[in-house]
Amino acid sequence: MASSCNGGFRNGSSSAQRPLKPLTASNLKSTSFKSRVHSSHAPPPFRRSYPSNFSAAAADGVPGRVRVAVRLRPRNAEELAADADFADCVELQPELKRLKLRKNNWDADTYEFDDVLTEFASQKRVYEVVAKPVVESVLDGYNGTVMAYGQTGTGKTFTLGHLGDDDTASRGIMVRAMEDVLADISPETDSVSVSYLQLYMEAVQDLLVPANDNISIVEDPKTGDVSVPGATVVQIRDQQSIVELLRLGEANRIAANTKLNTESSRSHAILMVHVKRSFPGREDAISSEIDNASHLVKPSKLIVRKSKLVLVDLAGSERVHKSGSEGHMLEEAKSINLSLSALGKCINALAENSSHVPIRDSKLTRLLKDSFGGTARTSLIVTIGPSPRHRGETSSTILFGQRAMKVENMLKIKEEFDYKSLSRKLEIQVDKLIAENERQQKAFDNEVERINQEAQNRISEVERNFAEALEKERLKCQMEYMESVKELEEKLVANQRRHDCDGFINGNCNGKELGSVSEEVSELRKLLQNEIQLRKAAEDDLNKLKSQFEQFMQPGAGGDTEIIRLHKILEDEAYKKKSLEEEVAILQSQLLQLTFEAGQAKESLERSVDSRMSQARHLQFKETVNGQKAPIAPLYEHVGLQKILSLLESEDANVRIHAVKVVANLAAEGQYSVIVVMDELGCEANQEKIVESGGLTSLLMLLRSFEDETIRRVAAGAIANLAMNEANQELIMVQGGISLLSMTAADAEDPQTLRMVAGAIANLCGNDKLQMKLRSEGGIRALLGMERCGHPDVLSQVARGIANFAKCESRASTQGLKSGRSLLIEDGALPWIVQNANNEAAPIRRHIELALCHLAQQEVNAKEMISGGALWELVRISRDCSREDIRTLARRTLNSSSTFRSEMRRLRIEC
Ligand SMILES: Nc1ncnc2c1ncn2[C@@H]1O[C@H](COP(=O)(O)OP(=O)(O)OP(=O)(O)O)[C@@H](O)[C@H]1O
Repeated sequence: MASSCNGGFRNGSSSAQRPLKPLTASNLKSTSFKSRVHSSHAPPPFRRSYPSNFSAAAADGVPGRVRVAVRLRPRNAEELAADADFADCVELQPELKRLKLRKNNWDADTYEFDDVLTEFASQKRVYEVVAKPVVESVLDGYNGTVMAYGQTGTGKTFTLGHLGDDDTASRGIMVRAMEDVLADISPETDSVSVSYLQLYMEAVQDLLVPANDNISIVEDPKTGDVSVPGATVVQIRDQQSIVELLRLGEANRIAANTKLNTESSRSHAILMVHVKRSFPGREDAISSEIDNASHLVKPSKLIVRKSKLVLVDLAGSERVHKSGSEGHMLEEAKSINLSLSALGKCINALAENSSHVPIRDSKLTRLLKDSFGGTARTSLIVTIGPSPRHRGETSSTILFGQRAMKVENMLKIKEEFDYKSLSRKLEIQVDKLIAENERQQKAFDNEVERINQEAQNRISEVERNFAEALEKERLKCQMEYMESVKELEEKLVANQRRHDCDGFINGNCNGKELGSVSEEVSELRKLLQNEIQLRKAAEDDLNKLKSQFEQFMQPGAGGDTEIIRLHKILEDEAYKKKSLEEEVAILQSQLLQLTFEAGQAKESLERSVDSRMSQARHLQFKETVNGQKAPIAPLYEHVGLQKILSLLESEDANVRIHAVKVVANLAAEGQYSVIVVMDELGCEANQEKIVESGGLTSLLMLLRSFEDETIRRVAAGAIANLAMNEANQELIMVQGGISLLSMTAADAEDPQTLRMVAGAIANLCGNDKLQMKLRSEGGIRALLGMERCGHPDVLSQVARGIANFAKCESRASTQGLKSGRSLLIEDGALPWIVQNANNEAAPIRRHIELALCHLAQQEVNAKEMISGGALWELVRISRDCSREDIRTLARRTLNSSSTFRSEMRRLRIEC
C-alpha cells in the first residue's frame, strides 16, 4: 500500500529537499536528545519571536528523524538471584551513546543510539532526554509522539506511565509531560484536553469510559490526519485532574500476571493530549479583506495552532513459551506480537525507503501513522533488560530501535486563523460601535434640540423685553411731553392771570414775569422755526438728490436710441402731421380770436355783478388756470364744444395744451356760473355740457399723459373744478378717476399739479356717498402721500380733503350709518394730523383743526386720539384757536366725549 503524502509511515527520501527550519529544528537536527530547557524567566513558546518565514517553513515542513534512546532496566530481584554469576548481556557507553551487546565472552556488537540511558538514569533525566523536546515541539504547534517499545517487563510502563504516588521523583513521562504542558499554556487563550485509549486485541477502547469500546479510527481524506472521534475527550485544567485520569486509565487497562511481569500490560495504551493555542497573528498574515473590514477598530487577529502529543505505552513483546501464556493470554500475546510485528514491518519499509508501507496491516500502525513517516516529532525509547537469558529479545529490541532511527518524518505546524473567534470579536465590536453611535446621535439630537429651545426662549425673552421697554419709553415720553405742555400752559395761564390782575389793580404789569414767559414762548417759536427750516432744507436736499439720481439713472445710450426711434417714427408720420398742421393753425387762430372775444363779453357780464365774493372767486379761477382768461362761456357757441374736446386728443402737444386750458376755463367758469349767476343769467352750466360731451373722459385720459406736465396740471385743475359738482363727483369715480388721480399723486413732482390733484381728491372727500369707494381705491393714502411735496398749497388741499372726509364720517356716525373707527385713522392719517395741527400756515391749520373736531366727535376714535397726542391739540384748539366757531366746536366736542372727559380729569385739564 502506498504511503500518504500527508504524512504517516511514508517514504522519507524527500526530506532532504526541505531547506527551511523553524527554531526548533536545530534541536531536532541535533544528534542528542538534549532538551531545550527554558529558564523560569524565559517567555513561553508562543511569545517567542519567530523568524518571518516561520509559518511558511512550518507549513512546508522541516525534516525530523525519529529519535531513539535505549534504556536499561536495573536487574530485578529475580535476575539478581538467577543471573548472579553471569554478566549483563549489554554494556553501555553513555558518553559515546553506544551500546555493546555481547555475543559471547569475547565478542560484542556495538550500536549507536541518540541517547543511552543506563540503569541508573533517573525518571527526570529520561523525561528530559526523551520526551521534553517533543513536548516543547507540541507546545510550539507540532504533533509529537513518545513511544516505549521493548520486551515485556523491561520498564515501558515504568518509564511512561508511572504515577509516582509514593515518590514524585519516580513519576513517568506522562505525568511530567502534562506538568510541562499545563505550566506553559495560558488558560485565557489555550486549552488542553486528553483522550486515553487502549488497543486491545485489535479493538480501540476508551480507558476513561470502558463501556466505550471498539472505537473507529478515522482518517481525513484531505489531510490524512488520523483521529478517533468516538473517544472521550476531557478538558484538563490542573495537574491533579490528569493524575486522576491516568489512574482511572491505569485501572481500566488490561493487565495480567505473567512469568516475566506480575503486572504485564496486555494492551497498547495511548494517551492523546490535544493542545489548542491561540496567539496574535502577524500583520502580514492577515488578509487585506479583514483589514478593510476592521479599519475602524482592529481586533486582535488570532492564529490558532492545534497540536497533538501521543504517548504510547506498547504492550511488551514476548516469547510465548517464556511468558507462559496460554489460552486467552496466548491469544492476547499473539495479537500483541501481530501488531508489534506490523509496526516493525512499517518501520522497516520506511527505513529502507520502500515504496510500500503496510500501514493498514494493524490498527496500531493506523493509529501511529503520523508518528512514523508523518508530520510528528517522534521519540522512541526502547527498553531492555540486562539478563543474558533474554539476549535474543534484547537484540531484537535493539534492532527495532536501530531501524526506527532511520525513519525520517516531515514536521509541520498546523495553524489556522481563528476566523470564528475573529468574527465573534468583530460582531461584538460592531454591536458596541452601533450602540455607541446611536447613543452619541441621540445625545447630539438632544443637544441640538436643547440649544434650539434655549435660543428660541432667549429670542422670545429679548423680543418681549424690547417691546415692553419700547412701550414704557413711548408712554414715558408721551406723559412727559403732555406734562410739560400742561405745566407750560398752566404757567402761562397763571402768569397771564397775574398779569391781568396786576394790570387791572396797579395799572401796570409785572414786566419781569411777563417778559420771561414771552421770552420762553419766543424761544420755543424760534426753535420751532429753526426745526421747520432745517426740515425744509433737508427736504430740498432730498429732492435735489432725487432728481440727480433720476438723471443719473437715465441711460444715455438707451435714451439716445429711444430718441432716434421716436424721431424716425416722427419722420414717418411727418407727412400726415404736415397735412394736419394747416388745419390746426387755422383752429388755433380761431380759438385765440374767439377767446379774446369771449373775454370781452365776459368782462361786460362781470361788471354787472356787484359782489365781493364773486370777484374773489373769479380771481381764484383765474389763478387756477394759470393766468388763462376765465370768462370764455360763449366760446363753445362759436367753435362748438365737440370740436374743442376733440382737440384734447390732438397729436400736437401745443394744440392739446390750448384745448385743455380752454376746457379748464370752461369748467371753472361753469362752476362760477352755476354757483353765482346761473339763475340770474339763465345760462346752462358749461360743466354739464363738458361732461355730457365726453369732456371728463378726455380730461381723465390726459392725466395719463406723462409727456407734458402742463397738460397734466391743467387737466387735473379742470377735473378739480368739475369735482366741485356732486353729480360730476360720481361720474369721476365711475370712470376710474380716483385711480388716475392717485397714480398722478404718486408720481407727479410739480407742486402745482399736485395741488390740483389734491384739490380734486379733497372735493371727492366731501361726498358722503363716495366715502367707502374713495378709500378702497386708495384715495386717502394718495392724499396723505402728497404731503411729501411739502408745498403749503398742496398741504392745504390735503388738509381740506382730510377735513371733508372726517366731516362726512362724523355725519354718518351721528346718523347711525357708520360704526367703527375712522377710515382716516385706519389709513394712518392721525400722526400727520397731530403733527400739522398747529401748522403755521393758517389754511392748513384751520382744516386740520376742523378735521380733529370731526374725528373727536366719533367716540370710537377717542382712545386712539388720546394715545396719538390729539387730545392736547384739541385742548389747545378749544383754548387758542383764533376762530370762535372752531374753539366752541372743539370745546363742545371734548365735553361731549366721556373718554376725553375722563382723560382730562386724570390729567387735571380744564376745558
Ligand atoms: N528503571 C527501572 N528501575 C526500577 N525498576 C524498574 C525499572 N524499570 C522497570 N522496573 C520495574 O520492573 C517491573 C516491570 O516493569 P514494567 O511493568 O514497567 O514493564 P513493562 O515493560 O511495562 O512490562 P509489560 O510489557 O509486561 O507491561 C516493574 O516492577 C517496574 O517497577
